[in-house]
Amino acid sequence: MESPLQIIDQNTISSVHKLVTCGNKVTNIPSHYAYFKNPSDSTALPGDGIPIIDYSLLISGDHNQQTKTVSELGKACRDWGFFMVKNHGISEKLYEAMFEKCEEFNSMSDDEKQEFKMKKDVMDRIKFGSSNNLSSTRVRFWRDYLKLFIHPDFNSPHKPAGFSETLLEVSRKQREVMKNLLRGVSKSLNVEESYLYNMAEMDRGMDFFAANIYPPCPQPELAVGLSPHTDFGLLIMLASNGVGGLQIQRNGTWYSVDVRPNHLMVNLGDHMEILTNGKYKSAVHRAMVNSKTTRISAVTVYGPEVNKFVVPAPEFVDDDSPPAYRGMTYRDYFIADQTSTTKGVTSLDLVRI
Ligand SMILES: O=C(O)CCC(=O)C(=O)O
Ligand SMILES: [Fe+2]
Repeated sequence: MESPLQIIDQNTISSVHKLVTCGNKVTNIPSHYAYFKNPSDSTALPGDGIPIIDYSLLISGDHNQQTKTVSELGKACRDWGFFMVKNHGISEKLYEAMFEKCEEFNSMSDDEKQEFKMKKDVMDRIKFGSSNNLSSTRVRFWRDYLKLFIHPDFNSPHKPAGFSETLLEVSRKQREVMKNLLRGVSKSLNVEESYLYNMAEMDRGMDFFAANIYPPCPQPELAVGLSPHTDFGLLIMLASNGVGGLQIQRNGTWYSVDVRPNHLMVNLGDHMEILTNGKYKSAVHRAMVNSKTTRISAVTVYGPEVNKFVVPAPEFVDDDSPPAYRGMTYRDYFIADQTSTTKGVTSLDLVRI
């Protein structure tokens, strides 16, 4: 029998949340959410070899421990463009509070969320929406999102109560972790520890936050939360509500990222690849969905100051390694990434020489 959903006008569905809570039990996903033609394309190998960095050792006064951790960090950047971070000092309780607030936001009615929908363009400071799929497949993502610019100016919805305060606390703490990770990454590249942070003018850097909400999906092997992509920015930090779904690609093979209590997930972004002239690569990743539990990921993209014209840094350019990317301002790159209708897996194709 045809699912009741298939007879709902697809254009009236403004969020995946609304689709799954509309009163009819959904057993088949509407065809415009069917991403995988072959369900085995959604499988991945276990990610137990994914590197884990001990943040407490990275910032410790013990020189040997620190040097060893920097070298592990460098290896993770070279081999995976992705790593997990433990002992980062941000409490699990704070993350729990943040995910609770994200749930509360998500359960508000579409009418209540209406005021947060995109008004003008992708530079809107606060944007709530769904299915932002710009790839040529046009298949929709099984995901709703709330996207916010949180640095240098902090923007956040004024409801639900406490959302803003909780996010501000998380963002301040994570920014400190980001700075120390960038110091470590700089050292691993044999440049001065503040090199990347200063080069990208990150004191006034654009921190871009996204809460991705993936409701339970009746046919998870056919739908995708987010199709394979790389992220703009230098470092991307991700926390999840304890539900798995992130997969990382390495040498053409997909690996599932295990959920580990209070570990942050970090991937390198396109601007790390551009600045290092390809020495470190931006990691291709995707988000899978499941049939049981709502998954929420809280992602912060740390990028340069918006007007920064980003080119490969002189330290990574020489006769053997000529510039591999042309320059573009961070703002133009961000806008192209968020609006291009012809985007493939990565926006780096826009600037690759
Ligand atoms: O939800 C995830 O695990 C991935 C999210 C992501 O890749 C993104 O927001 O760019
Ligand atoms: Fe991403």
